[in-house]
Amino acid sequence: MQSIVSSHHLCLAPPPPVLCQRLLCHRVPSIRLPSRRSTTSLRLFPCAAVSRESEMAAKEDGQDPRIPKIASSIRVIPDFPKPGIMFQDITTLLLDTEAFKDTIDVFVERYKGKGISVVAGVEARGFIFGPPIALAIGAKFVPMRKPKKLPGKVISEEYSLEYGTDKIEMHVGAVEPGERAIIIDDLIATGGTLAAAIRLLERVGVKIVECACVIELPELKGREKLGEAPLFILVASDAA
Ligand SMILES: O=P(O)(O)OC[C@H]1O[C@H](OP(=O)(O)OP(=O)(O)O)[C@H](O)[C@@H]1O
Ligand SMILES: Nc1ncnc2[nH]cnc12
Repeated sequence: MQSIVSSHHLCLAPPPPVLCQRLLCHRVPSIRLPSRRSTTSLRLFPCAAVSRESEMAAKEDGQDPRIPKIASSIRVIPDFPKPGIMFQDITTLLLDTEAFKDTIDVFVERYKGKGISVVAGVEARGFIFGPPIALAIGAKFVPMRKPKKLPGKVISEEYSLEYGTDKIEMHVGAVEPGERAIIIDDLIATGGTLAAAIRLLERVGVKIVECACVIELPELKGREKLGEAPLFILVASDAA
């Protein structure tokens, strides 16, 4: 059984059999959610359901009860891809059909009917969450790709990562000036990737309505790099 550790002591269940990270849920920062942590990247955990009590606690706090389940479906792999990095692995979320659907639904409910014509997804993991959201809200999906992947004429922006540097590119003509976009990725760490995506779209006159990620690592203060673009996240993790 998973446990939720709440500052309101709404639910204190026995600790799970694996080490836990602390996850802080969006909109109710006082609730801390443990998630899975593994010492090997080869072992895939099945996604356990959150306990009934945990779901009730989330409801009493006015929080979307889907969020704790989404949080608990994310695995953390220490020291990947290099020592010191606590890697937030969303592949376990993808194995959990309910958590995956709920993740997409939460975003769709937020953005449907908001006049958004562009969903920009950042390679690679933004390509998992972006397309179903784009289809559901009736927007086009624009891939923001790693260098030398797009065959047409591109514009590009460089950025730095929590573990290295990189560049993203977008096809010229994929978007029109005046269009309204959301930018989707799985995670914001230092914010360098999303900041580069914002710069790319703004260079061609697109309005960034919001950036949306499943996970934020708040300790890395990535949202401070986003300028005036708002950030919407489902889960905040202090395992940076
Ligand atoms: O906020 P930042 O510090 O910029 O980091 C966040 C980015 O890092 C990860 O992608 P990564 O560059 O590892 O590429 P991948 O999805 O291709 O593995 C993640 O999916 C985000 O895109
Ligand atoms: N800690 C982390 N986990 C997963 N993806 C990341 N991208 C940058 N930092 C990351």
